[in-house]
Amino acid sequence: MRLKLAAGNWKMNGTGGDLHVLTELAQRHTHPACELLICPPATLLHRAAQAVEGAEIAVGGQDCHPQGNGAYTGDISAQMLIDAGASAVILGHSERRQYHAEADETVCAKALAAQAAGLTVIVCVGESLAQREAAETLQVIAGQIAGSVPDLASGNALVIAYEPIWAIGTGLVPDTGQIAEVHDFMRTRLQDRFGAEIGGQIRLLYGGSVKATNAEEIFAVPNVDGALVGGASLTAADFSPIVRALESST
Ligand SMILES: O=C[C@H](O)COP(=O)(O)O
Repeated sequence: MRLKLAAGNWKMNGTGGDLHVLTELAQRHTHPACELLICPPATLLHRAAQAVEGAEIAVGGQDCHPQGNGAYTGDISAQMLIDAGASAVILGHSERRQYHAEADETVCAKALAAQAAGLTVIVCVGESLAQREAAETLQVIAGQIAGSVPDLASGNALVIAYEPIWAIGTGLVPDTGQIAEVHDFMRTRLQDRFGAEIGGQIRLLYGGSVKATNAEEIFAVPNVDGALVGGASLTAADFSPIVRALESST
């Protein structure tokens, strides 16, 4: 059985005054089949990890460098994330791919480093609106999975988040048939590559304008094992109903 995962990506939002969101979430959610993860900005990681120590909520980074250390000004290694208290990292988010020109090869190198350090890796994939309109969605997803996901010994520490770029922060959401098509396709590709067992262990999240109002129907889609949530993860009032919807889907 795959554990469900509700992951919040705070992106470049949040300072020390927002840490109460984590403690509120930790108080509200302790479902055994549903993991909760918040990825705050790197400046908050250590304090976030301390704030949720002993609670059923994990913290993660939003990026890491492929190297363990060295002359890479401004970058953060996977080991540093672990040192700060992280247990997971988001890699290849479309905002990294777009604003930092991250190609699949870079994402793959980062994922390898993160895996070697012992982090759970959340690799993001997703098509642009132009690619969807040109009927290239599955081809784009196949290429990103092939190029960004490293070889695996186990599927438990890998998560893939399908985030159509046109749905991120826009309020637009694919219909459940479109989500099902991509998630089923990803499952098949992963099982073809890694075998039924490992490919079946990898959790598949949906991300892009997930809200309390649409969470239940998204979580009812087969092969959707949870969500990667941006804007609606910034407050407990917005994120809790999404987490509850995921808990109810187990
Ligand atoms: O990583 C999260 C996604 O980019 C989704 O963001 P959003 O929920 O604000 O649309």
